[in-house]
Amino acid sequence: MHEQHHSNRRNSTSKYYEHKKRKESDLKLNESKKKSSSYIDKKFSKSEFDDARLFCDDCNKFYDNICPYHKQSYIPDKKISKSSLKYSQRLSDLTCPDGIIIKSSTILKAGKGVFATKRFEKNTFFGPYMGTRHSNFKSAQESGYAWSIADKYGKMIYIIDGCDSNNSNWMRYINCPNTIEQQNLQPIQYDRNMFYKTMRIIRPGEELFVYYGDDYARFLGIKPFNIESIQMNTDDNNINDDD
Ligand SMILES: C[S@@+](CC[C@H](N)C(=O)[O-])C[C@H]1O[C@@H](n2cnc3c(N)ncnc32)[C@H](O)[C@@H]1O
Repeated sequence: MHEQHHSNRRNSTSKYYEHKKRKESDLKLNESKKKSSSYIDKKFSKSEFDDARLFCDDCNKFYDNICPYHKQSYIPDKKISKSSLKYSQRLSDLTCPDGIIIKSSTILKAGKGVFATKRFEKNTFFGPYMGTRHSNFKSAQESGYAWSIADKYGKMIYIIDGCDSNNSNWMRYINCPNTIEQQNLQPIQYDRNMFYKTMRIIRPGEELFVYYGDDYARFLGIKPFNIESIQMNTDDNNINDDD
C-alpha cells in the first residue's frame, strides 16, 4: 500500500501502514475467480497502475493476480441509482452490502458506526471507498471523511473525500478503534482506490473499525497504535481464527 492518510482537522499517517506499504497495496479482490463484480472484472484485471499488485498475507508474497492457494473474497456495495433516492434519503446509507448496517456507534459521542449482521471471514475486501476526488488538502483535513491516495513515493495523488453523504458510500461511517483489539479492518490502497480488508473473522453484532492513522488517532485522543502491537494483534487473530 502506498502512503495513505485519513484526514480530518489533522492529517494522519499510520507508520504501520507505511511499513507495510508494498505488502498492503497488493490487494486481491479474488472473488473475481468465482463471482462476477463489475469493478473487479473491468478494473482489476486490467490495471495500468503500479499499486494494483496483489498480496497474500498467508503466503507472505505478491502475486500478479489472485493467490491460487488462499481464500479471499470481495463484497461489492449494494448498487443504488441516485435517481431512485427519495427525499431525505442519503445515497451512502443505502449502499450497505448484505450483512452490514449503519447505526449508533458503541463509542460514546462518535455518532454513527457500521456493524456486521452476519459473519465475515478473514480477508474479505470491501470497497472502494467512495467520495469526491480533489487535491485540497486543507478541506480534506477538515472533512473527517477523507483518504489520500499516494504514489509509490508517498506523494499524494488525490484525496477521496466522503464528506458528502450523497456522493459517498457506507464505508464513510466506519469509526476509528480506541484500542488495538477493536481494530478489525485494514485500509488498503489498490489501483488508486481505497479498500478495507477484514483482519480476522468478524461476527454478527460486531462494530467495524479501521485505524485512521497516528495523527488522527491523537486528534481523537487515542494513543497511537504501534507497528509491533498491530502485528501482534494480527498474529493473535491468526492463532484464534476458528471455523
Ligand atoms: C469517518 S467519520 C466516521 C463516521 C461518523 N461516526 C459519523 O457518524 O458520520 C469520522 C468521525 O467519526 C468520529 N469518530 C470516529 N472514531 C472515533 C473514536 N474512536 N472516538 C470518537 N469519535 C470518533 C469523529 O467525529 C470523526 O471525525
